[in-house]
Amino acid sequence: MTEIVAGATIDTARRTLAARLAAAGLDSPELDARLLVGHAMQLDLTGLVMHGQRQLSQEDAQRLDVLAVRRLAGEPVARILGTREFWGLELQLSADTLVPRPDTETVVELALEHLTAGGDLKRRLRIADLGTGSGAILLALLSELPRAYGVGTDISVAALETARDNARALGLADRAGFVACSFAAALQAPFDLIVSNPPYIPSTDIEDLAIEVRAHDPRRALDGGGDGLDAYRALIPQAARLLQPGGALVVEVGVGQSGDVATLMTEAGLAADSAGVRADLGGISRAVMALKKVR
Ligand SMILES: C[S@@+](CC[C@H](N)C(=O)[O-])C[C@H]1O[C@@H](n2cnc3c(N)ncnc32)[C@H](O)[C@@H]1O
Repeated sequence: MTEIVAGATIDTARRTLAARLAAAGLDSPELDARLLVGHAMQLDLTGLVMHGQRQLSQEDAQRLDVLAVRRLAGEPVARILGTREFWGLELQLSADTLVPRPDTETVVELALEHLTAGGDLKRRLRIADLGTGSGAILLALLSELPRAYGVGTDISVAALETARDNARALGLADRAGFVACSFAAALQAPFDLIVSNPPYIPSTDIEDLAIEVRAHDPRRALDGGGDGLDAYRALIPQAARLLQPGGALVVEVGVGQSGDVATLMTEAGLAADSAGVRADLGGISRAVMALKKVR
């Protein structure tokens, strides 16, 4: 049976949907099916197990079928659910925000390790997140740094609305501000830490990305210009001016970009070395850090 029908149990609906998603060649059919059935039935993963024998009503089956059709058309589960977990925080998404990726947690890790090594965790730090999107990196850092204040910038006013909502929902709004501008253009020094996951896909590569990305993430969250490095050329000199001596810039980079980005950092007068490059779980150099020199 490949149809999700009224009267089927939750367990059967989940297996049926997983089989449909697998037949369509999707990467994680079991997990996607659990999340979509849970969303349709308003149950978390534990609830799904506990109520596995509950039968679907006509409305339940129709609702789930609509979600299945969206997923089969290439819409990511996070977009369908409207939320994504990042650094253990549940973030709301909108059409104007990138879906935060697990790889981006590498930026958070590297920044926190730098602050920990400097004994800075309890200091009143000033942080900026350039191209904040849903607020993912900034809010993850503020959740770990109880005395830190942060500002997130974005060129998308709509994305900033979502970031603001996320800050409120997570109880971090009193330590987070959001500003519409191009990277750090409207910010004033000094900052102890500047982070960014800017758009870094070369323009001509975007059409080759998976449909989940090219059709559903906002183009301005992806497009890094001809060689993918346009955003770094803009934001690195800005960050170099705004950091206080000893302050750190930590950015996410795409595959093969860490060397070029480290060079841009050095050219902007920052101290970048190989110790400041961190790989993600897939072994790809994903986060690059440079420090403002202490004169
Ligand atoms: C790759 S997304 C990262 C979003 C979020 N920081 C994350 O890691 O999930 C890049 C973000 O940069 C924003 N952006 C693009 N160009 C920008 C610019 N010139 N100034 C500020 N933000 C920009 C996009 O709107 C998008 O939200």
